[in-house]
Amino acid sequence: MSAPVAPVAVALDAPDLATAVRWARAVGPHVSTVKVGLELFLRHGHEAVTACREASGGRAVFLDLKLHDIPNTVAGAARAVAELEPAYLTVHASGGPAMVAAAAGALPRTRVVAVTVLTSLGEDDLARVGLAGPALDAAVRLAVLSVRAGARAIVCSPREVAAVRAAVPAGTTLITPGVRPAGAAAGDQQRVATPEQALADGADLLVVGRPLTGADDPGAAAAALAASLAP
Ligand SMILES: O=c1ccn([C@@H]2O[C@H](COP(=O)(O)O)[C@@H](O)[C@H]2O)c(=O)[nH]1
Repeated sequence: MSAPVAPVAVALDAPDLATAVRWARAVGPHVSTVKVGLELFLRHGHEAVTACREASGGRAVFLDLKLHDIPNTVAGAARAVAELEPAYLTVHASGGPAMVAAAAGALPRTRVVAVTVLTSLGEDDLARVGLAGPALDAAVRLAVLSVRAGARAIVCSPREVAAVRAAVPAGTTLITPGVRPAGAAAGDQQRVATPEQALADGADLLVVGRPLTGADDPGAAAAALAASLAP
């Protein structure tokens, strides 16, 4: 029987490409997706995507650039990464429906993912930046607006995923960072839950970074996570 592959995007937040490639090679057999974020992309550009995809054995690439600008600029940025054919590209939902629509229009072959409320923010932080109401309300509101504008996937915390699931059309991919296996350090994440809870509440894809990449053996850690989540 083949080893289970978990619905997990491993955040390859490495300071250099060699480390990211080593992680991608180790976790690739056990997860569906590898995530290239700002740190890696700003240092290594398009090569970060092609190298990590190849090292992972051709897994889906989640390009987490969290674009946030006027619609024309975001459309241009999306076109600039189109040749990489990422499975997912993130934009900030708070950029507004026109901005989300511009990204979706520019990248028809990619799932444009709207990031609702960063999982590192607690309720106090939200009040401080003037976002009224609980994170849950804001996440649902931003998710609905974004899907109407053309986003085919949503990032929210696992604490909000059940409410977002109930509010968006079937077929919308729900992605949750802020996932921490029991006992793992939360670090800078505030709105967290376990992988089991996130999946039970309706997440399609879990984003997990440091609990895997910070392990002595990221490959073994990813295999253990995949085994623990296998039906
Ligand atoms: O709300 C968000 C959106 C994106 N992220 C990204 O996910 C990973 C999480 O990494 P961990 O090491 O598991 O904390 C990271 O790349 C973030 O940029 C997020 O955490 N929250």
